[in-house]
Amino acid sequence: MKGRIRKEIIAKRKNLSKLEYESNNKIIIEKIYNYLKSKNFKTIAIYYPYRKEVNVLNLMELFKDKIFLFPKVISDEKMIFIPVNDINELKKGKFGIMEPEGTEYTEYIDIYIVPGVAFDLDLYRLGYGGGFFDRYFSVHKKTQLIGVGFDFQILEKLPVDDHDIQMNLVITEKRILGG
Ligand SMILES: Nc1nc2c(c(=O)[nH]1)N(C=O)[C@@H](CNc1ccc(C(=O)N[C@@H](CCC(=O)O)C(=O)O)cc1)CN2
Ligand SMILES: Nc1ncnc2c1ncn2[C@@H]1O[C@H](COP(=O)(O)OP(=O)(O)OP(=O)(O)O)[C@@H](O)[C@H]1O
Repeated sequence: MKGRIRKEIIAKRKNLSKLEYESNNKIIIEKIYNYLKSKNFKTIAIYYPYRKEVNVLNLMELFKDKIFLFPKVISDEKMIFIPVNDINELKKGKFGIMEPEGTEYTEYIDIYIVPGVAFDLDLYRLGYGGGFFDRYFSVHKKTQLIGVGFDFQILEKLPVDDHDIQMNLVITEKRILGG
């Protein structure tokens, strides 16, 4: 079931025109910015867009005084976060995703911007099936998790397993869930 949903949504996302992709990205970045600008935080985890995920890299320009962290997959089961000052520091890693080098950030991360293949109205998330985020948050404090996706990635109800994590907020170009 999860597999079929993954395939369908990834295929749909692939079909987004460049124009739609770019204009929706812009709207989503603006919404994230508006939500975060009045918040007090020091550290924020983002990601390098993969397979037409929402591109959130511009947040680094909008929040110059914050510490940005990017995920790195270090084994079949484990993902860590590493601070990044400049996206030019990233190198192609596992799955062809751009990743940082360096050592794990071990202090609290205030906000996580979480990519997903799909989200549902109860704020559950479906990823690529690696279980990396689920496993990561089974041992790290879930501070503030903000899922991001295009509006067609929101389904009414996803099949949920015990280990699946919920977001605090999900932001699309059309809606904010959980706000
Ligand atoms: N941008 C971004 N970075 C991220 C994640 C993410 O969802 N998005 N992750 C969130 O977890 C981790 C990577 N997780 C991934 C899990 C599975 C596949 C994946 O596509 N697997 C393919 C096989 C690809 C290959 O081997 O070349 C597959 O299952 O078909 C990719 C990333 C860490 N970095
Ligand atoms: N907390 C956990 N502890 C152990 N195994 C886990 C945990 N969370 C997920 N897994 C395993 O990881 C695999 C993938 O899980 P699932 O399909 O829910 O991933 P996903 O949320 O789509 O992926 P991702 O988090 O990488 O984006 C499953 O085999 C699942 O049993």
